[in-house]
Amino acid sequence: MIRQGQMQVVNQQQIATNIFELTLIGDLVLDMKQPGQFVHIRVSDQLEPLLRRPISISSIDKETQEFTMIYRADGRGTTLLSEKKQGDQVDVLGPLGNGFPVDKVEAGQKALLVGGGIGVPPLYELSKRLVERGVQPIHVLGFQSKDVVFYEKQFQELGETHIVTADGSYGTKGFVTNVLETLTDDFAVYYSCGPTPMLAALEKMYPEKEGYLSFEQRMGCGIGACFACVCDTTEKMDVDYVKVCSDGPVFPSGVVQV
Ligand SMILES: Cc1cc2nc3c(=O)[nH]c(=O)nc-3n(C[C@H](O)[C@H](O)[C@H](O)COP(=O)(O)OP(=O)(O)OC[C@H]3O[C@@H](n4cnc5c(N)ncnc54)[C@H](O)[C@@H]3O)c2cc1C
Ligand code: FES
Repeated sequence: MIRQGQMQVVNQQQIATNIFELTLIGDLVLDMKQPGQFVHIRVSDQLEPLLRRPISISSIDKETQEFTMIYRADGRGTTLLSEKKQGDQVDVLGPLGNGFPVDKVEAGQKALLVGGGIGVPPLYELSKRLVERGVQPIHVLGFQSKDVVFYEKQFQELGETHIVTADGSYGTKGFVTNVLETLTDDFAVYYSCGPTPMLAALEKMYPEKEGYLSFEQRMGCGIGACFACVCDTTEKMDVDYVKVCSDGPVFPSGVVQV
């Protein structure tokens, strides 16, 4: 069920350059189901900025009714969000969208998880859920540079983890594909979230594999009413377009034009 409600800031901390980890508490957490779902956040009590900002759910704790997001404070909205302090209220709409299906891979099998930049956060809850099911995750995480790398240790605790930086300041130099070329493809399913060119490269690299891709399209309403997030589909779909907010943000590989 989608709900709108006030949630309280439990903790906010900077974990890398301009990257913040924000934990909120409230009973809306009880409705969060799939990894890869997102929330739509009002970053200010003022009229401006009017539009909410979509941020992925990075981890969920139903017992404490807390969830965590990781975001880059880049533009006006996310910078305002980064100024929230412990005890502040945040207006949250969610959980939104359809996330990653974890039941596509069986216990004992491997799953490949590929993230790029601010596409990495939803993969953390996904990886935790896969490990709970007895699946072996392999993480390949790409960042611009060493100063914006986050959650390396947390992912390592869950499974094999490769870090890539575009400038070579940490881990392997280049793009996630540079690491993927060196790995065997004995995984059952791949899951990915990040920039569209990265998603396109994965589809090209693994045409025969089952894959699930999460798209970070610009959004307005977040609930399927405004058409701001529409993407064209391929001939594999019997509709011409999908709305990323309500039909996605996760789609099987090959159905959205990349
Ligand atoms: C489903 C989904 C999940 C996301 N998860 C995360 C996450 O976990 N962590 C994170 O850091 N970012 C995430 N993003 C991207 C994040 O929403 C944008 O970076 C953010 O909205 C930018 O807002 P701003 O105020 O900083 O920038 P501004 O430039 O001030 O934003 C102006 C407008 O553009 C939109 N916008 C700008 N950049 C993006 C973008 N890349 N994607 C979508 N809308 C954009 C904003 O929503 C706003 O309406 C996600 C986006 C989507 C669609
Ligand atoms: S953001 Fe309004 S329809 Fe998707």
